[in-house]
Amino acid sequence: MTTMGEMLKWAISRLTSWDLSIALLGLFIFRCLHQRRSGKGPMLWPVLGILPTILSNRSGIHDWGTRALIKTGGTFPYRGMWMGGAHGIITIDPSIVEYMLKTNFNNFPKGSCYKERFRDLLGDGIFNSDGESWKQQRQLAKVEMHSSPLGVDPGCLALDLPDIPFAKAFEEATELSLLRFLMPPFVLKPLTFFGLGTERRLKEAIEVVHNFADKTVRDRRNILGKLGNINDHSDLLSRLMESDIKHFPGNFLRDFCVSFILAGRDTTSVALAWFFWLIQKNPDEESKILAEIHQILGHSQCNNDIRAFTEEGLKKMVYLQAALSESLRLYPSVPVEMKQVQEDDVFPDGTRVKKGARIFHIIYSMGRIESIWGKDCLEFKPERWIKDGKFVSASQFKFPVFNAGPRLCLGKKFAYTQMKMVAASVLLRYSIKVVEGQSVVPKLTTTLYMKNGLMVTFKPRLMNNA
Ligand code: HEM
Repeated sequence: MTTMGEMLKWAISRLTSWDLSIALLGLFIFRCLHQRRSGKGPMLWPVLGILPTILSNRSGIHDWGTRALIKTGGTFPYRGMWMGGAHGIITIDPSIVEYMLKTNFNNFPKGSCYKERFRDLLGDGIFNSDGESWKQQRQLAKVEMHSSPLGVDPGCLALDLPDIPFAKAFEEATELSLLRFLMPPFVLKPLTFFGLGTERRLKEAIEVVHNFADKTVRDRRNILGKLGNINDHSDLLSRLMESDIKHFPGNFLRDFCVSFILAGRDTTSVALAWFFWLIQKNPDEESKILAEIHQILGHSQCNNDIRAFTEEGLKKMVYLQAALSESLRLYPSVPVEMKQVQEDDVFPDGTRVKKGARIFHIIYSMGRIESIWGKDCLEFKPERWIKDGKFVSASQFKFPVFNAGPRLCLGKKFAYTQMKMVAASVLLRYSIKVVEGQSVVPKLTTTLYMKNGLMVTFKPRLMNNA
């Protein structure tokens, strides 16, 4: 016999993210109706008016959002769900970004809202910490990452990653943690407490991720215990463990691993996917990149035996660096960032923000506005990054693709080296063709995955013709 409780539990466990989103939308409309009747707050009709637009733009929500932000002048306040208490501003204004990420950095931490939603997955890792804990982890990672003479291997955690169940679990865990932002606490808390619906799936995904990270730490610890050092591993985790194994409390190393996987794995692979797609759409740019690679390698070296490029050679690939930056401008691996206001504050444009407000800056949109990039902002033009034959980077605050200020991405240099190595190696050996008829659109999550992936064909090139 099935009890009412069991039936309810079963029904909730069948809920998908979309069901939840629709339920939340319903609550939002209900809240607007309620506010209208009581004569305060926003009217329902403007909200209803915008709904068909949002729904019809679901697949191109990033571009629709960009157009909306431009129309509002670049910064606008929002107020979230009933009882959720979310409020703040959404902005694409570089002066606000600079103020938050550098000028008044201490007043704009990641904040409790982010931490609560990501704590189950990230623990107290560098991505999910502020203040002293963040400072210490950053210092530690910085020392280890910059202590290698080559600067290519050491940023790598050298975790044996291509395990598909792990990759799927990791993607699902980040997506479902993000979904928590859409839920008001009175929906989220019971789901978490009883382990129902999306929260049940999140728990399962996190378990896979944590088991993987725990095993990695355990394996390294065993080697360290047996040999006294980890000679064969020049990766960051081994270096950390060798530096002071007793120093790290509780789940520190596991959280460290998970944060670094989040930081460095999909960001780079996603960036490369968009890069190859853009190159395919711009064959002239592909020819220029190839010409540069051939010129750097020289005729004699262009054969199948070339397995890796030297660090010197990679540094000389200015056009490739420009093309990767251009690709990241249009398709930033992290499309949106959020900060939470510590104390009431006023932005350089006069906008006032209250303690607890959440400020979103939309990196995706910032890469596509005329006021920063000019009339050709939607075109793929690597030349805009080159002056007198040299690569010239843009201001961190106009191009916060790697974040900016004291929390600038620690792996930026490493990521460029890695992306250049992969892109040059692949382009040199293969002509890539994107399979016709696919819909290539970004997914709505923390990392700018391609929603439907990217199908391509590889045709080997004749290597010795420069
Ligand atoms: C294309 C590749 C990459 C992009 C676009 C990128 C972008 C970013 C962004 C936007 C942040 C700020 C995130 C936040 O605070 O919420 C960040 C932080 C960070 N990134 Fe990267 N990243 C890339 C590759 C890497 C790689 C390869 C590594 C390590 C090997 C790495 C290590 C880190 C670390 C440790 C942080 C945290 C810094 C801190 O909070 O102090 N990143 N990155």
